[in-house]
Amino acid sequence: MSMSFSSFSVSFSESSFIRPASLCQTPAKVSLRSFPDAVDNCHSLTSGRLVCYGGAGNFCKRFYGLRIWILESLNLRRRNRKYGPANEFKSIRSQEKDHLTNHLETISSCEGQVIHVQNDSSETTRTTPQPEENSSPNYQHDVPVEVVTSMEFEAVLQTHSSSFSFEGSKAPSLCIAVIGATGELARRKIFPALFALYYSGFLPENIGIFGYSRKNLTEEEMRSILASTLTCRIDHQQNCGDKMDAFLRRIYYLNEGYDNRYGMSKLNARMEQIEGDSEANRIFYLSVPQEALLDVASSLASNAQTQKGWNRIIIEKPFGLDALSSYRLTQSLLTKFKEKQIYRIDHLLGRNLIENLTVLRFANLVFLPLWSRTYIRNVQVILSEDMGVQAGRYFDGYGIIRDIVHSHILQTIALLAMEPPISLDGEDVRNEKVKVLRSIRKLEPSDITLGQYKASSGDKVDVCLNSLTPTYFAAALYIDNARWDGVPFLIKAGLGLIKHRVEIRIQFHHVPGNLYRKCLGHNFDLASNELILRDAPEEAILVRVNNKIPGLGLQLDSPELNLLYKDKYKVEVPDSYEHLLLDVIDGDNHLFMRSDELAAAWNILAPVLREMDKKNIVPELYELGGRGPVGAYYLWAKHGVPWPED
Ligand SMILES: NC(=O)C1=CN([C@@H]2O[C@H](COP(=O)(O)OP(=O)(O)OC[C@H]3O[C@@H](n4cnc5c(N)ncnc54)[C@H](OP(=O)(O)O)[C@@H]3O)[C@@H](O)[C@H]2O)C=CC1
Ligand SMILES: O=C1O[C@H](COP(=O)(O)O)[C@@H](O)[C@H](O)[C@H]1O
Repeated sequence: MSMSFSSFSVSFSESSFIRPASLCQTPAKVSLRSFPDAVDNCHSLTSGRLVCYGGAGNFCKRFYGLRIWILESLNLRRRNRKYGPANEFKSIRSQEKDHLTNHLETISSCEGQVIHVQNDSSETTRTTPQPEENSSPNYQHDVPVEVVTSMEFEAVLQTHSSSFSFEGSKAPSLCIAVIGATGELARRKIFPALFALYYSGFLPENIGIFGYSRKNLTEEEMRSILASTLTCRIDHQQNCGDKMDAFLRRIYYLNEGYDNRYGMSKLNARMEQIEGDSEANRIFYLSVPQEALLDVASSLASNAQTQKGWNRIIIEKPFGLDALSSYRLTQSLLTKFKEKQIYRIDHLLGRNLIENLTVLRFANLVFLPLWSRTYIRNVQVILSEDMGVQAGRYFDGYGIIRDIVHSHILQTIALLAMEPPISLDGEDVRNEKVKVLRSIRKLEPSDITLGQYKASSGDKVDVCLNSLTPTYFAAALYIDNARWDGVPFLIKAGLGLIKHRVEIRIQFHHVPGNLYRKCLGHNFDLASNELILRDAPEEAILVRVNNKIPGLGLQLDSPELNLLYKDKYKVEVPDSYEHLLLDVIDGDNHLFMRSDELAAAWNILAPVLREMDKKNIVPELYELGGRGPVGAYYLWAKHGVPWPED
């Protein structure tokens, strides 16, 4: 079969296609060149859909944000004196970052050697494939990443901190294109998040927001569809209607049929009209089905990137379906874009809890020295959705491992377990995360439990759900490095369970030779200290401590010290899409997986996915609204961990 860069998806039956499961048994590195295009580029979903890629058809307002914040503070003081309100400032902050990186280009030094660090404008077009990237046999080590170090940053601050201003120059325009604008995700999450950012002044006044898809709608029709999805948050009530109207007026719609190349040229022309002669930056949010991703990415790379500023693309999970398909997808993207242009979004990583995890670790002396196998007995990462959640069409083909475990859970573990990064810079953080991911032992099928929910009658409750799609996954992971040797990291991710609970539990060892052992009652196990970082049902930080019960005698219990966010902070927490979109605008990529992180995460899950495909493993059924498969309780017990109460 001859292949072009475009991609396609077809339904197929088991009998008419060979499932490519056997491919997964070969390490990606070795097998890449040995399979015919069709097999290389296609992958079956548990839904029976064949997806073919390529040839087949705030640590302080976030890590990087800190740097920008310092610059902002320096400039803000000057600008306020000169130009007035801070609002004006917000719209140009990403350009300031670009000025910073421009400066870095010329002054970076490394052990006395002058090196060239590419600036952000190098995020612009690269339409010609780079041979060295294409020929790399093991891209985990060869991904081109431009790193700006903290030393360099400090040098810049000292030398150039007074020179980033826009006196006399026009602020750059920003165009954001949502490709797949009529889709569920775009309507439900992306446009509302963009509006919330617009409301708060995080988008420049001259923003251009473009919806793009194949549906034949007029601009007015698109605006009225979006108008029905926009709401103002409780703290965004003032002038809400006016702001909404103004926002909707900044929305443009293009539908260019099935020829994305032509469509992207049209998009480019429309963007140029909005941008005028100012500097221009562009974000392309690819909210399209996975099988359309490469065609859209390729078309826009060649036809819609600006030469007058940076271009960034956001792609949605899942990022491939296993190590091999993900490798192929990444390689194709890297022939069109530089690594630093690509933002792989997983909105669950935009939660406050995730950002706070590293703040707690690195900004508190009470935790910092305890963060290792010496004091920590086990870690539990729990994401359970209750009965309100239906897997639905999107989830169907992917299942919980590809949807939630591969990115969200493994990224959470990486942030929790990484060594302190040398700075708050996105690349420094990613460098540490990838080390953790590469140190995690490959998961063995004996260390996992798979489940799928069912109605109490045993009937199917979700018509979209294939019988092999797991909606529940529990596992015990080990990180084979000096800090974490022997500490079990237990994962529990499931849908349709009794309780909505998203939390990280860090359980400490018993106090050696505890003098009060006898006063702690029967369950000595439950009396070890525990740190609980909770996102749902209510955001909170809890620390379980042993404490004397008031009264005569000496009896202890283990209550929780409780920082309940809703009591302490009277603010509405922004949606995670808002957080992450702002990160993309800022160029802060620490919460977005780099290609080498992506590959390392797939490697951990590869043996399990392979086994599931090869043996068509049927997940253990559990009752909708129940506690999940009993297998998970055995797994916890096997690794010596008491199960937290549901
Ligand atoms: N929905 C969700 O909750 C989540 C979704 N995702 C990911 O987000 C992406 C979008 O999901 P979702 O919104 O649910 O999908 P939908 O199927 O609802 O929407 C897809 C959108 O893409 C457009 N589209 C389809 N094919 C093409 C093409 N070849 N060229 C241009 N546009 C195209 C469609 O419009 P038209 O047919 O008119 O072209 C539609 O606007 C997917 O990659 C999914 O994996 C990730 C996490 C959660
Ligand atoms: O990405 C996903 O997230 C949702 C949960 O997100 P929320 O913002 O609605 O809490 C999850 O239900 C879905 O399966 C998954 O794809």
